[in-house]
Amino acid sequence: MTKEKVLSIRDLSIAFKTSSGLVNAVRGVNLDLYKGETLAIVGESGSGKSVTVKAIMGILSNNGKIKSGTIEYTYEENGEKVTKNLLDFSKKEMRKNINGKHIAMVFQDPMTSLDPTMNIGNQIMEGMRIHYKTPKKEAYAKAVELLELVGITDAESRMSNYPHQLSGGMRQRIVIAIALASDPDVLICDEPTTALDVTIQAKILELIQSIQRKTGISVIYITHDLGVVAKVANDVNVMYAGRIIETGTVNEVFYEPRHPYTWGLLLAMPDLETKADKLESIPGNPPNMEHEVVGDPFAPRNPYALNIDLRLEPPMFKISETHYAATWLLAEDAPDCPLPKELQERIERMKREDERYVGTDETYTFSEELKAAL
Ligand SMILES: Nc1ncnc2c1ncn2[C@@H]1O[C@H](COP(=O)(O)OP(=O)(O)OP(=O)(O)O)[C@@H](O)[C@H]1O
Repeated sequence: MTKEKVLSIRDLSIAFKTSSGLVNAVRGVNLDLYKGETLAIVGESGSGKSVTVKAIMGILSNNGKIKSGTIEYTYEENGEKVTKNLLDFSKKEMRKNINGKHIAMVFQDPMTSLDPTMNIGNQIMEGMRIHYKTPKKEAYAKAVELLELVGITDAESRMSNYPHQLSGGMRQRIVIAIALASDPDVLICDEPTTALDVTIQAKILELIQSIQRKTGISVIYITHDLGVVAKVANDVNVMYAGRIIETGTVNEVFYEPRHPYTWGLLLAMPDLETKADKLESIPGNPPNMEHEVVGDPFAPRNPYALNIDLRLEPPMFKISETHYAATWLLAEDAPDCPLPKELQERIERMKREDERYVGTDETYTFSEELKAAL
């Protein structure tokens, strides 16, 4: 079956003008999102994840400038399938025709995206009324349905609640319901789970996945936690210093990682046998993007760096049709560099754990509570 491409980003570069110079936040990013699939963008703080998706939404701050690239989006307009470069739209056109309606975003902190002065029902209905002029009665019924879809019990009585009357987990569900209200075909989740505790995180992820199965929506997940990605993504893109430095299917990135930065992220991920206090985050800090990049920006933190890394930034080396990584370790004449032993053991553990999932509900098992809610 051929996959249907929904979003295709090519050579996207974005810089910000600041009082101390130009910040090259995104450098030559390529991404493809397919219908019904989930694409993850993973990387430490400041790697350019949010700036990339803000460019998709047309909400870059005014000091931001697109230096190069295209963001082609394929969608239905007046019953016809069209492909347009979103970067050709003005901010106003994006707000009117694309944002919320076709591409919706769920932000990190539910409190900042909810209006404390408006009740939940009106907040969910607002998008339907603005984008589709849905009659009030119909919008109301759909809002109740959406509340049920996101697992809010007693949906009808919740419609008149205000955000402060709800728990953190419920607020996050409301934000998702608002995002889904206008039937978008792309949902962007910018670390939707960080403000929540681990059990709620798992539930929200289950929820988005189940909605995805029902609606065929495509999802972009932004996170610094590779663990989150394992359960939900089809494709994983690892970002560092404004560039995608490894991309592949979830199995390729988890079981055959080739970039030492991805190795570091995998080792920093808690698993059943690694106690959280024993986890090591990658030593050092990401580079200051105000400085011009010379060589591989990861080199100063990379114990496997080669001499060439100090001079030349590596290109993307092809590993398979779907798997690429930007590290000189993949060059033909590079010295052999096997996976660190600790990581190898961890990958073996992950594979064994994964086998236990075979035969269960696709990739993830639903909690009883969620099953009851759906
Ligand atoms: N308006 C702005 N002005 C100047 N620099 C900016 C602006 N917005 C973002 N940046 C810079 O762009 C780079 C990428 O930021 P971005 O927010 O995309 O990172 P991120 O990977 O999403 O991090 P986080 O996980 O913390 O959200 C950072 O160096 C950041 O300081």
